[in-house]
Amino acid sequence: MTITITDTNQSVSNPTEDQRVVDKEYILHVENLNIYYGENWAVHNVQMEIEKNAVTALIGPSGCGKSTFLRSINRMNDIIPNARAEGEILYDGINILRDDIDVVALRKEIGMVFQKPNPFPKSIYENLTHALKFAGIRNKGKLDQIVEESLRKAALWDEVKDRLHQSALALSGGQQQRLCIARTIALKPSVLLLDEPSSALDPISNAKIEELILQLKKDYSIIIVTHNMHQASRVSDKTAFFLNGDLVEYDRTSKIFTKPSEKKTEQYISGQFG
Ligand SMILES: Nc1ncnc2c1ncn2[C@@H]1O[C@H](COP(=O)(O)OP(=O)(O)OP(=O)(O)O)[C@@H](O)[C@H]1O
Repeated sequence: MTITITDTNQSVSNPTEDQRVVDKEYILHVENLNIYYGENWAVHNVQMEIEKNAVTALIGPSGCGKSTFLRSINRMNDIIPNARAEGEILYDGINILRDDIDVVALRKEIGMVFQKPNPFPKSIYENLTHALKFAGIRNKGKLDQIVEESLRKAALWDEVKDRLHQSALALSGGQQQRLCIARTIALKPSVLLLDEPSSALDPISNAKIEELILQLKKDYSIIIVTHNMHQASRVSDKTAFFLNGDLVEYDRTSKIFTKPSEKKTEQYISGQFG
């Protein structure tokens, strides 16, 4: 899959410029990223590299800019009228903040799952095939194969294989969220952005989502926003602590939770504020 750039027909897999950094270890390089909502400076000059096939957790108190940062990675802030991002987010060597990026193609490569499960009011099967058909895949055998593969990867196949043509809305909240993950996976992304994916779920569904995240990192690079410190420490390899729009500290999760370098990080993870 490629991100076609409208003016030049340039693709992310074969970039001709901005090829400063394409390496094996990192999937994204964020440089001097600033995000504004009108006059409100929500994310301040963030510099960060996101590892491939790892889970990166974004933590911090409410309003610190975690979701704003996450949404900028697949240009979801574009739909907010007064939002503006400056700086660079390099994916495969291309700055995805450029005006000429095809954001629809980008969002297939960098998929997003939201806090509240949001399946379409259609069958389980159609939830998975809707975007695929839109992308031109019509062959029933191929669609069936992608549906099964995606549901298996999302650890949902065994629970739904006998009711693929029933409404997705009849699934439990936890199953709906795994369906949303399967729907994103069906488009064969490289990066999964998860915005508090299990905060609306019961503890058992939460545990299943966490188990799933650990399995998925073999195939995807995952960035997760979470308010749950235990969740961040259980599922992530690296953790970024945001405060008032600043990236205060970014390190191995084990270090952040045992021996953070910054006083503010220590105060936050020990529950002294936020
Ligand atoms: N759609 C929006 N329009 C205007 N300002 C916004 C919008 N979304 C967020 N903001 C502002 O941007 C700043 C960062 O908000 P953001 O939602 O990114 O924080 P957060 O850390 O994800 O918070 P939470 O944990 O509560 O979801 C806040 O000042 C917030 O008011």
